[in-house]
Order: sequence, then structure tokens, then C-alpha cells
Amino acid sequence: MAYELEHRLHDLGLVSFVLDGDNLRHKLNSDLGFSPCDRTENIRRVAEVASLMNDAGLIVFAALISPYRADREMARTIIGPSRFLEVHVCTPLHVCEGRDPKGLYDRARTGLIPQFTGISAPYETPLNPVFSIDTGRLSLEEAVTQMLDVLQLKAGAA
Ligand SMILES: Nc1ncnc2c1ncn2[C@@H]1O[C@H](COP(=O)(O)OS(=O)(=O)O)[C@@H](OP(=O)(O)O)[C@H]1O
Ligand SMILES: Nc1ncnc2c1ncn2[C@@H]1O[C@H](COP(=O)(O)OP(=O)(O)O)[C@@H](O)[C@H]1O
Repeated sequence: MAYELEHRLHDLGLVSFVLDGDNLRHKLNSDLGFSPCDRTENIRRVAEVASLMNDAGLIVFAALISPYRADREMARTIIGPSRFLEVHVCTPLHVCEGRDPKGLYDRARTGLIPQFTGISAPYETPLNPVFSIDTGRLSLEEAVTQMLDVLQLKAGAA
């Protein structure tokens, strides 16, 4: 969804960038694991990078699990409340597990991956997201169109 949003904004003449947690963990955050402390540090670094990119004029999509409310609030503080929008991807666990494109849920269920979000580590549901998207109910096209509508509303209000 984040990459599709990036393409759609590009078509509108707007520059954006996806910070993908999974990708960043191969380089910038390759020293971090999935303990609560390491997730906090992961999110702190990504929020600082996003803030720099914002200063350079880019819209940033931070595609991270970010399962703890306190970490998301830290990101909001780093980025600034007027720039930060929290989108909750609320696709039910059974739908994610049914897809399992990388076989991670399967490995987490058999105990091969510890501290796996949704299985053996918590996900704290956002209390007041600007938008929630259940990708089990919406197509990619519908989800991205709805998110663009929200972004345009917010941009108009800013
Ligand atoms: N234990 C555990 N828990 C959750 N996720 C795990 C774990 N181990 C590996 N992965 C893979 O790491 C990707 C999520 O990284 P994030 O940086 O977004 O996580 S977090 O925000 O720090 O919680 C996530 O990538 P995506 O598959 O792209 O979502 C997982 O594939
Ligand atoms: N809006 C959507 N509608 C339907 N399926 C989706 C949607 N977004 C993602 N998916 C599917 O969910 C799975 C995980 O998507 P992915 O983008 O790899 O998520 P993540 O990087 O957050 O793990 C893939 O099989 C993908 O095709």
C-alpha cells in the first residue's frame, strides 16, 4: 500500500518516500532485533530519518509494525504532531496468517521465530488513528484511494 501511494503521489507531482521497516532492518537497523527495547530504537531511528526527509520537503510513509503505543507517541513527538498521521492497518490476524507470503507466521507458530507480533509478542491497537484500513475487506486500489482522500483532507486543513 505504501509503495502504491508513493506511485500515486508521484503521478500527482508530489515527492514521497517509503521507509519500509523490513528493508531498513537489513542496513541502517541491522544491529537490532525484536525485543521491546530494540523495537523502540528501531522506531526512534526511523522517526528521525522521516523528520529529516520531511524537512527536505518529502512526504514519508513509514511502513513499520510499531506495535507499542509509547513508541508511536515517541515518533509523533520526533516528527511533530502537525506532520504525523497514524494509520492503523487493522487486517485481522487470521487474514494475515492465511496470506503468510514469507512463511513467517508458520515459523512463528512452530516456535522458530520468537517474539513474533500477533503470535508471541503484543500489538497495542491505536486508540485514535486518523484512519483504519482492513485489507481483508478493501482491495489495494480501494485502500490507497481512501488513504489519498484522507491525506488530501489533512493537507487542506493544515
Ligand atoms: N519477531 C518478529 N516480529 C515481527 N516482525 C518480524 C519478526 N522477525 C522478523 N520480522 C520481520 O520484520 C518486519 C517488521 O519490522 P519492523 O521494523 O516493522 O518492526 S517494529 O516496528 O520494530 O516492530 C516484518 O516485515 P514485513 O513482513 O515486511 O512486515 C517481518 O517480516
Ligand atoms: N490492500 C490490500 N489488499 C489485499 N491484499 C493486500 C493488501 N495489502 C497487502 N496485501 C497482501 O498482504 C500480503 C502482505 O503484504 P506486504 O505488503 O508484504 O505487507 P508487509 O510488508 O506489511 O508484511 C501480501 O500477500 C499482499 O499481497
